[in-house]
Amino acid sequence: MDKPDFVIRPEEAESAAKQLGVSVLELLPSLVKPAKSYARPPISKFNVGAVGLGSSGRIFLGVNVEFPGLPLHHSIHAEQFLITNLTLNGEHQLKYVAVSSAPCGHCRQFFQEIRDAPAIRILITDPNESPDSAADSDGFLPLGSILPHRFGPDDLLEKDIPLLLEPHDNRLAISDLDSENTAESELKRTALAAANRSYAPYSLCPSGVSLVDCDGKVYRGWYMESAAYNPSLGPVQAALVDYVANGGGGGYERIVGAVLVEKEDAVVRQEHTAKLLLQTISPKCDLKVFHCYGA
Ligand SMILES: O=c1ccn([C@H]2C[C@H](O)[C@@H](CO)O2)c(=O)[nH]1
Ligand SMILES: [Zn+2]
Repeated sequence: MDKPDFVIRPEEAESAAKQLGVSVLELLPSLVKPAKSYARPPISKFNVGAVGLGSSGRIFLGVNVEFPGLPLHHSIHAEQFLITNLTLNGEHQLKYVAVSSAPCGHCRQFFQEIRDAPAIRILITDPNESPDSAADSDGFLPLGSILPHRFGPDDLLEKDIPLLLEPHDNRLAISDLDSENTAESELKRTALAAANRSYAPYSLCPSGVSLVDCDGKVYRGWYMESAAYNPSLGPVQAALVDYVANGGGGGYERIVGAVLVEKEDAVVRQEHTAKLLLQTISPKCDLKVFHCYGA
């Protein structure tokens, strides 16, 4: 793999598995090492790769991303990258994950936002991991066995609220956006569309970000919350997942413009953190903030 491919189509997955004489499930751990090579951990130098199989048959990659000059909590874990990659690509369910090292508590918690999370099956490829009696013969263990007594959406939400990977529309709008036609309005529309897919059932403060690089290519991401609050992932981080996955491997200084859309009266606001993160990784990037309202 020379050009990183963070989403593998079912046909490609099947043909790669056939070539190696393995099943698609057995292909997952073989993709962990190449995934690791796309990680961006300049602080820890500890590369993490996570490879997930969705119910559509597509395979998704995730890597860890660290940002020098900022507190560590801005980092993106490989598992969070993977989940963001799933949601950006409209995947509705995650079935299996192979990951290079044991998922930390924060990631085990973040997985809880997916419907039936305890049934997601995890394979830890680290050779230093000792075999687990909860594992099936294929080596995968249920997430529920490594996070028992979970705290999650069930503790805070009604049962019929769509969870992280489930389709939903926040029905947000910005006045007069339909009639606007400038270079910036495309970025605004993209950020609004992202905010409409944001998963913020706990604070009800959805937000979305669009980024544009020096070639005019646009990226987007949306805010995703965790029932446990702290593992939530900000909209700039989510858009950076799109950039790392689809930006051709370039540096962040190539990001020259950004738009954040959030509610004016939001109790949870992204503006200041978004500014801080973008200014640190791409000092020349211009961030504009627009407020939306519920339709
Ligand atoms: O579950 C985990 C644990 C750690 N890391 C990353 C975060 C940081 O970049 C580096 C060191 O903790 O490894 C992950 O990606 N997933
Ligand atoms: Zn983690």
